[in-house]
Amino acid sequence: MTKEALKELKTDRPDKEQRQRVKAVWDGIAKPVNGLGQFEAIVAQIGAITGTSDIDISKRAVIVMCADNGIAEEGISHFGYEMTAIIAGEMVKGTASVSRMALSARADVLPVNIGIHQVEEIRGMIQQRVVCGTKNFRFEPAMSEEEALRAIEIGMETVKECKEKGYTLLATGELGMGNTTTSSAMAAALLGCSAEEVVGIGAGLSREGFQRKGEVIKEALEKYRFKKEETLRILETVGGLDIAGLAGVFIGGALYHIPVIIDGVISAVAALTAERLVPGVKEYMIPSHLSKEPAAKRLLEELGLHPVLDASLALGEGTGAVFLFPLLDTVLSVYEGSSTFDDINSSL
Ligand SMILES: O=C(O)c1ccc[n+]([C@@H]2O[C@H](COP(=O)([O-])O)[C@@H](O)[C@H]2O)c1
Ligand SMILES: Cc1cc2nc[nH]c2cc1C
Repeated sequence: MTKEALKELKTDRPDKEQRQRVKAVWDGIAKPVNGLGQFEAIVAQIGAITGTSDIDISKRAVIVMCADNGIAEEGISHFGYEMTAIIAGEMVKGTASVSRMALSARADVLPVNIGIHQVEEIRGMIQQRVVCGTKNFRFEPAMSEEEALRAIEIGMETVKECKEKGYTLLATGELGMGNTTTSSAMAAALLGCSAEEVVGIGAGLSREGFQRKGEVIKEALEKYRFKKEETLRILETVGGLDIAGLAGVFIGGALYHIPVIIDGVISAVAALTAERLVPGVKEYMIPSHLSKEPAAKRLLEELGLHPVLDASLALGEGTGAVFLFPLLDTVLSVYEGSSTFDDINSSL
């Protein structure tokens, strides 16, 4: 995909009439108006996106974009490249955290190798590798523009395939050592804030590691001197293939009318990237939780989205987003089977 083609992409607005229809169903149910709060609005949003008030989220999946980051060579992560390949292997075996959660939530896991460092193929993954990990942004941009655009396109294509297979609800997830550094650096650049305001401990860091991580981000912001609106340049310079792929998933959600649930900080930065690249895409996003990483709150606020869970999650892989599936199932059992005020009145 070219930069020009990306700029040309347009999204429709979700269907207002269907949103009203879902709201009318909620208001007819014998319960306090808006008693299920934000969950009622999410169901109405799903109706507006999918174009029906008969909500069916039984076929759902979490798309997990897996990639390595050259910046991991700078001691900003407690773990190295090998851990990305190991956990990706667990994901296909069904023993990673997200796999267990998805099994319990009756969701499919679609792990995409969009840029794992290990050359040897991990069987069972969707093979879409752009390169074997990005470059170290301390010295040079992480990716070329072409690589970033290709990763975005892979995300969009993955959603298109999901649409063809009948999925009606998707969640985002990712895996890749060092990706809380790429995400924090991108968040600082996109939001125009300092490294100190966005840096967190990621998958666990010593005091020295945390300090080093802050310095690496600060140094990059000084080196590359981004303007907030240079979205693609920020993505290719300090971002990652996982973030680019997820930005493509959010854009795909809007193009193919599938709601996409946002997971943690990496997904949140991808969500803001997508909205800046293709304005309007955020109407198709559903926030799930507030990651423990400090950048997450700022990113979701910038998008105007309010997460429903605040449980200090910091796992990644899409786990926080998968938590929403069973919650929505519970909410839908109320939507579908509750007594209405009409039922009650007619039995009086
Ligand atoms: O989703 C989050 O908010 C989140 C917060 C902390 C850590 N992670 C996961 O941990 C890995 C990145 O941690 P790090 O310290 O290597 O940057 C990556 O595989 C993420 O899935 C994810
Ligand atoms: C073990 C481990 C599992 C993960 N899952 C997502 N990110 C991760 C990082 C680590 C270190």
